Amino acid sequence: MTAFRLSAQTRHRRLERPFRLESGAWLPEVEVAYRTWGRLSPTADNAILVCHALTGSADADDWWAPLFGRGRLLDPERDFIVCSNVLGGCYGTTGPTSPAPDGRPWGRCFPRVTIRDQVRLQMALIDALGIRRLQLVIGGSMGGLQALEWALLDPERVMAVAALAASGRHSAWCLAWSEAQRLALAADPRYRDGDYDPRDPPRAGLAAARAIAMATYRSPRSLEERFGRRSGHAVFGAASDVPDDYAVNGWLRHHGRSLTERFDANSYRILIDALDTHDLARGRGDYEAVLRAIRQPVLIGSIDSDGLYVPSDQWELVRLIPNATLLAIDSVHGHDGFLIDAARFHDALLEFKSRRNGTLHAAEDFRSGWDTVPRFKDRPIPEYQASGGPS
Ligand SMILES: CC(=O)SCCNC(=O)CCNC(=O)[C@H](O)C(C)(C)COP(=O)(O)OP(=O)(O)OC[C@H]1O[C@@H](n2cnc3c(N)ncnc32)[C@H](O)[C@@H]1OP(=O)(O)O
Ligand SMILES: N[C@@H](CCO)C(=O)O
Repeated sequence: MTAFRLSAQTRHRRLERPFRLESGAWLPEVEVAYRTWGRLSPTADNAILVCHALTGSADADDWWAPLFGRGRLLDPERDFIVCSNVLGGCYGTTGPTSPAPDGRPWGRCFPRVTIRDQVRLQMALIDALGIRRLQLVIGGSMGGLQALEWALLDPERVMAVAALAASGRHSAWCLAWSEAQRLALAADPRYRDGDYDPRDPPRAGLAAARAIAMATYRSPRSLEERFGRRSGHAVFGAASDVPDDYAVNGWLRHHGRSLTERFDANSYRILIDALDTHDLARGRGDYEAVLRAIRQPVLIGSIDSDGLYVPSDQWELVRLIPNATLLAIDSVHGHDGFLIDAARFHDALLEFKSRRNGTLHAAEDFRSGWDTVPRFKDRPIPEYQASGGPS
């Protein structure tokens, strides 16, 4: 049986009522695993919600360490920071590995969830914690999709949103990569459409799905610079005369194997399906009109080499959301740049947050803060409507 690790600081809260999903299905019992940093102010208005990505966890101070600390974006001395494990995942919040009403794990019977369902569960947690205002909801990748949903689902409570490496709806390109991963899972005979023995899970299928995903999370240049055509043995120092033992293959296999040690295949499938449901306009009307209705200040983070949530996804958001600002970084790391190059987003994110708090910054300071961040220097965006951001 795969062991899913939870950090010692993780706390748990059980919903008092059954939870209704967008599909109409009900989860009779729901538990949320979450972490907090700092203290909620007496006026309950200093909270920041961090939303994690696909295989992430509530340990935001681990995977986003460069954003945490005194004087930083996520400052436990000033802010009350919350991060919860996502609905459908396998790190403590209810998902396929949790007990169903019959006491056995839900497994393949766990109902499909949407990004909106995940956010509505986060909203229940934020209610339960007594938070009146969220100064900022921030996330990258799947967390970025959730952050954007927050802007629409709880406009009274959310003061500002930062979405990195995300989009307003899952593109055909993203849908295609999800399907490739589902096919990889399904090709493992152990998978049995999700009805597998938890003691003998479909490791090969999950590893193959992760390998496909990992290639989309990086960029051609990043893999070229790191591995080129070198052999795995050359990278690890030993001589190799096997011509096709490429280092990049070993790296992909490593990431596939690593995921099978920390993730459940049904959860993976549920979360990929949830990604594919992402469409800010679903059930709300015309896509452009829905984005134009977002009122909060929104920071849209973009990575020039992101081959999954491609930069044009973010340009579209900036073009349509009235109070949006683009924060674009040059990074070799592709989509995973929101993790590997998080530090490069930091100063502009801090600036954005500080402006919202109204505590800082003469105009010159504001400008110099932005100037340290590389933007789309050579690619002006038509109809760019950032308010108060770079122009
Ligand atoms: C926020 C979230 O939502 S997700 C949470 C964080 N994300 C993850 O944990 C996902 C899995 N991890 C990753 O994708 C990456 O490790 C990141 C994004 C966290 C960091 O990226 P990088 O620093 O570029 O790490 P990289 O992709 O090189 O992976 C390093 C691993 O590959 C291994 N590796 C590197 N080259 C090779 C090779 N040729 N053959 C085999 N293994 C290799 C290293 O030994 C190392 O192993 P370890 O992680 O077990 O220590
Ligand atoms: N590599 C990260 C980002 C994916 O969007 C993860 O596995 O969650």
